[in-house]
Amino acid sequence: MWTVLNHEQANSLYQHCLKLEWQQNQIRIAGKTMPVPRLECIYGDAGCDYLYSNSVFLKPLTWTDALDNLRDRITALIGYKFRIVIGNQYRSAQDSIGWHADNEPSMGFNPAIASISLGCVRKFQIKPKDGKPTDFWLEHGSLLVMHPGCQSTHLHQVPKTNKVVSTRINLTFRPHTGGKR
Ligand SMILES: O=C(O)CCC(=O)C(=O)O
Ligand SMILES: [Fe+2]
Repeated sequence: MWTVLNHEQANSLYQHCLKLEWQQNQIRIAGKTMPVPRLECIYGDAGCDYLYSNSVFLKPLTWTDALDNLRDRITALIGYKFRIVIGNQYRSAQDSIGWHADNEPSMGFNPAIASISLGCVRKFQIKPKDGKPTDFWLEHGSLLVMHPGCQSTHLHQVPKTNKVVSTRINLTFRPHTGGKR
């Protein structure tokens, strides 16, 4: 994990991201429908629809200039190419994402995922499927890269917290087997 945006760049990207088209999606788990515990948005190349947990369908909106430029910048830094970005907005300490791997077939085999964090610092945990978690504190303007293979061996989460927190926005840049580019 490293800082790729200076404070000013991170602030202006955060302000941009607050204005994205955030949605409150519903997820079906064990036959029950409930609100996803965070807001989500998706931008990407045409045709790169995304379905996760067999229940949440995300249809990408056209890239904003800021998100498209950030995609190019990350690719220049780490070499991986991306076709979609999924935004998560954690409004409060109760917003979270549970243990999971990002292994939807639409991303192809062994995806590389690049994750930019903005706003309030939250704890991100990663663990081998049968091992102990390692904690990372994802700071404003930081980039975390999950390299190919990570999603088949490890799980990750952003747990709910008892700390007082304000809004955090996370952007995960992902590959996709459909669409153009
Ligand atoms: O918010 C984060 O740092 C992680 C988000 C995540 O794991 C996901 O969107 O799949
Ligand atoms: Fe994830």
